[in-house]
Amino acid sequence: MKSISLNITKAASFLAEGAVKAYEPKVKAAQEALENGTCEGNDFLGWLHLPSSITPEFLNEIQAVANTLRKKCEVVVVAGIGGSYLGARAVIEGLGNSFAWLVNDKKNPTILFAGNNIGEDYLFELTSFLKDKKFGVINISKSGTTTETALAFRLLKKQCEDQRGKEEAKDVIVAVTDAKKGAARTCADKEGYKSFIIPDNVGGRFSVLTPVGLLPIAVAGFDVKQLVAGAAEMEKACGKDVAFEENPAAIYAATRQALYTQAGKKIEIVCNFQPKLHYFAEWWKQLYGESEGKDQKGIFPAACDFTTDLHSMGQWIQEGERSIFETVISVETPNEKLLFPHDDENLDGLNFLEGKRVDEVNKMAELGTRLAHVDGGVPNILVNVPELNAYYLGQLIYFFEKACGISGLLEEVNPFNQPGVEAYKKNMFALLNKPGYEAESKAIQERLANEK
Ligand SMILES: O=P(O)(O)OC[C@H]1O[C@H](O)[C@H](O)[C@@H](O)[C@@H]1O
Repeated sequence: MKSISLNITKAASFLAEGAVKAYEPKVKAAQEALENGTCEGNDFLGWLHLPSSITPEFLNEIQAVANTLRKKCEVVVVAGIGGSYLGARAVIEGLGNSFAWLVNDKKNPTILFAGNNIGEDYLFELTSFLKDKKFGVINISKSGTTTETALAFRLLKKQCEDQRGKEEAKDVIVAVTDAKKGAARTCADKEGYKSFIIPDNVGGRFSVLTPVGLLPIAVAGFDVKQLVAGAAEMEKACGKDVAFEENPAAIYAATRQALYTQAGKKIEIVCNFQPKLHYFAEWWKQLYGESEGKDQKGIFPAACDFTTDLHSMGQWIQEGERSIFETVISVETPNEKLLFPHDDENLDGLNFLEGKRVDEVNKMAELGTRLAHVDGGVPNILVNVPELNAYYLGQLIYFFEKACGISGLLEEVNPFNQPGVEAYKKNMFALLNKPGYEAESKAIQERLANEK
């Protein structure tokens, strides 16, 4: 089996010689702190050896519940936000047909997502679409109390029960939540829903390899065993005893921190040349944004889909402020083959591409872009993925998770908390006069009155 691989040559050239290697002792210390559980946030290290600890029996249990949903539902709505949403969507879109919801060949249920926004039109349109559908719901929330998810779930639960009857609804509503706490747990236990537990020591953004990601991915028809096998392989490849130079997570973490602290590169743009990876970058953004953006520090995680965004963001990247670097996720071989046809008239002048694969053009666009951006002062890290399948996506997930843990510790923050996310929630609850927020409601109303 091949492996994903990392190439930092076009980033190291922006750094003093030996700058990446100089991180070796710090990376070693970070690896040991993760392994020994001596770092800050050490109650959230359950992801570290998660892939190798997942048993075939557990995956069979996930698959069995997934099969029930697959059998009984034409549509499955996955309700969740942040870490309870992005991993599943990243993998499902990464592996699925780009037009999955239009193909409708009945082989797989259509997967839709909800609970990741509070758009009234979105929820109206979703519930309208579901009116004549046999649908099920996976309600995912670690805390079990997240407003966006709870709101969507209340609507979906009622609709599912109205359409299928309470008894049948029980078979097609599944909860993935805390073992004991939170409204989602209380509801699942009271209604008798099948449920899966999100381990206490796995934070949301590190939870894609728990039932949070595994169940929706299995429902969508993808191979969770391969996903976990790939992640387990990467767990070995990024292990603490692997030599620094050979350890992709160590090198990636060290390179980005060197670019940040020594070359003034404050923004990292993850780029793909395969639109299917759009949500993978969204998952990556949460992973790195919530882990590193704190204590007034942190590389800002951004993402672009190329070549699409070369026609909108390309100008900025080529010639804007030189505070960025790029990490390109490059897929070596596409899954499908499409050749350019001959055209007698050649009005578009594209006959020089006759007989070539579309991907040949894409690869030249990719190489041309990397060279142009490097020439323009943008360091470039390359992550090569042999092909887009569950195994390599599993590798990619673990690689980025492990590098994130190391990188956060190099930055000297707690990579495993996200205290800043609470600020908007507090204001929203105060503004909505949520019971228990009386003092905050009063204070925020006074503040708004003074601002008028
Ligand atoms: O799984 P939940 O408890 O519903 O949380 C969903 C998400 O929202 C929170 O506000 C956090 O910022 C995220 O880290 C989390 O993944």
